[in-house]
Amino acid sequence: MRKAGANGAGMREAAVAAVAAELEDAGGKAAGAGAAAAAPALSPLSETLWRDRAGLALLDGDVSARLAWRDLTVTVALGSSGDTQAVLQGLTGHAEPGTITALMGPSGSGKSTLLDALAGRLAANAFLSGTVLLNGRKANLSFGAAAYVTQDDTLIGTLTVRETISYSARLRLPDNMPREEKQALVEGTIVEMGLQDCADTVIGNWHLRGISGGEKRRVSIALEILMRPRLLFLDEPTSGLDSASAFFVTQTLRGLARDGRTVIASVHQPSSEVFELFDSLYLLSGGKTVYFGKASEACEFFAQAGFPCPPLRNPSDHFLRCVNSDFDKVKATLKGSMKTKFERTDDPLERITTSEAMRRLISYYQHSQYYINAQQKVDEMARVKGTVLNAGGSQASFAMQTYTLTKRSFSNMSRDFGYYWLRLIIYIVVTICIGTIYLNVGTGYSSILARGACASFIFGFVTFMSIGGFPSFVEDMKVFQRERLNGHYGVLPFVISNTLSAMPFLILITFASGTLCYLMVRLHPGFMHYLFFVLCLYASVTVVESLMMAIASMIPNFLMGIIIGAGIQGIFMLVSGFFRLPHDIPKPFWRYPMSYISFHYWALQGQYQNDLKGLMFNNQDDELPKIPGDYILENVFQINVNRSKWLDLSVLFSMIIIYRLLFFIMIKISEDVTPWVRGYIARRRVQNRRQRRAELAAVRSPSLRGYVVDAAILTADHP
Ligand SMILES: Nc1ncnc2c1ncn2[C@@H]1O[C@H](COP(=O)(O)OP(=O)(O)OP(=O)(O)O)[C@@H](O)[C@H]1O
Repeated sequence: MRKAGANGAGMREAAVAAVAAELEDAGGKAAGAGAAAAAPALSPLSETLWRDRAGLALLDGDVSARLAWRDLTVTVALGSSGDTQAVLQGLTGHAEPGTITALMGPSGSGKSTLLDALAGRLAANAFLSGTVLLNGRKANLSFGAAAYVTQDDTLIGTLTVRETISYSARLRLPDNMPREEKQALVEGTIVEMGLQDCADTVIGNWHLRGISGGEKRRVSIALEILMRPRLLFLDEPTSGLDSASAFFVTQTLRGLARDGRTVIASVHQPSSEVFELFDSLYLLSGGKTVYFGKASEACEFFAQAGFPCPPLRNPSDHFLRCVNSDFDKVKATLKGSMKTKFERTDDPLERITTSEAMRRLISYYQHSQYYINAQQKVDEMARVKGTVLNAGGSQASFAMQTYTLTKRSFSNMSRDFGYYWLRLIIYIVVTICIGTIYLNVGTGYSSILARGACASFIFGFVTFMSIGGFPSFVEDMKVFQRERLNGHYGVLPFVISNTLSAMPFLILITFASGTLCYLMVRLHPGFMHYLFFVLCLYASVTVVESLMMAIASMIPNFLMGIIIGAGIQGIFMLVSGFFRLPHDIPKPFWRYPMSYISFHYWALQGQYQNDLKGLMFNNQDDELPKIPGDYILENVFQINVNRSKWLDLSVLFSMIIIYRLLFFIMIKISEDVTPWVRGYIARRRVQNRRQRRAELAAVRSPSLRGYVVDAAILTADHP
């Protein structure tokens, strides 16, 4: 592969050949029933790339992931009442290398919660008890130790499939890995996921038609298998796909599993063909185990429990039919409305309710050999202490992550029409409107107020329009959150790259519209005055962008974010010194500190000075002496002329840094502090609720006892 890397085509062919050999190998293993499970060796491609290149050469022995969980219980705190709900109750099971385990169950049965509990991604209000062991040791899977493919395909719509995977490779593979090898790994992954035909097609967004839903799913999986993780979690990888795409995706997952990986996927309603591809089945209902064992033996289990799968019925449909208590409600509704008659059949499910069937199946499982086998296997897995697999996440340096993210973000911004290009057009249009309204404003008496109003509109409303970028920021944040949770890169490279990639566009927008405005309105002549004006506009727009990014990191809902952003800017505008003169703004709160926090205030103060200082204005009457700009600044606009306008500009630039720092801090807070606080509040509420209940019980019990004693006395007195 190293030799083939010399030219692109040869490299791709080499990658294709390597993967083909790998898949052939996997196919061969799959052919021998259970052979892969017994011998979960890595294929040559994965072995070399994962072990040597992912910096794991020091690991000795088996690098496969054996996951076991015992008595896993998850309780969630509901709302502010302190009520709790047991979402998972005492689950025990295991997943082994070389196998694919399907988590199945009706909607709300706890599949995603089990997946999250195993992957260490539970919500802050969810409390876990029991043990999760990875290779016999307590698992620590947060931030990238295991790959997790979420239900939504949060991808960058403007990039092609190949670019998406290539950027991801550069973000995570070690810097010293030769470029050709990285590219070979990318091409190999494309082949492995069957994405060759759409490799150069864009993912697609609101204005770009892109790849299909099934292909998007496969791209999401490709991104996570790039680093050859030993453990792969997938939340509903086949949801929303047609049967052919679902079969393809599951077949690919089976191939990955046969390559020595441990694959666990929650699945909704698999077709019979898809179901046959699973090695193990974990069937849940109401958070309890209905069945855990080989998928191929599930039919036998159901038959033994008294619920045989009727001929011509898809086994997975039958299992789900037996454990979905919603069928009781549906039947009751249909019977009530006389819309249907239920004929007598041999199907036991027609004779008893589904809730009863569920109860019997759960009880049968708990006394079955399947349960005993699972317990024994978990005990055995807990005894064998294997390799510590916590080497997930990025192997790339900080500089490489920052560079790659900047490049990727810049490509996205330049290709997405809605990100900056649309804004550039709107800015130019609005600037032409301003330019024509204040055209050649001059130095007449009326132009004093016109200049003030023009500056106020530019630094108030024009900068406000930057809020339009918020939906794009929210999309960026979604991609960041997915990648961050999987440990693809750090927070700082993201913040820096976001700042750097936006810079050329903001310079273009503000300099183009600023120049147009300056020339049309004929603001104070002179290059330094022009430079100050456009720099001030650039700084103000960048501050708004930074503010909106900080909001997007906390509030990822674009409607709410826009409302909050607009509210904050409205307040800042109000204290900028135009709508109410600085000395007249009420001192407590509005002047100190609000007007000083408002970037509009600094921008206006600077621009007023930049525009008026040094000019002479006509008086009301032409015979009266001209009015110097300095006098107007001090007496009309209440500006401190002794403060340099450059100081105002430097405050604005400092604000950019402060808001970017705020953006970084907010991400860190929402990552580390918010879950902790939410968890703490949820725990306190649950504790308070329990305490209240205990107190109530203590108050009630004596009266009850008293009632019993009184009744006994009465009976004795009156036999
Ligand atoms: N953090 C949480 N807070 C409150 N309730 C939760 C939380 N997590 C899960 N639940 C509840 O637990 C139950 C199981 O949810 P889960 O998402 O695991 O089910 P599921 O089987 O994956 O469902 P679906 O197939 O519809 O995605 C649901 O009733 C859900 O509302």
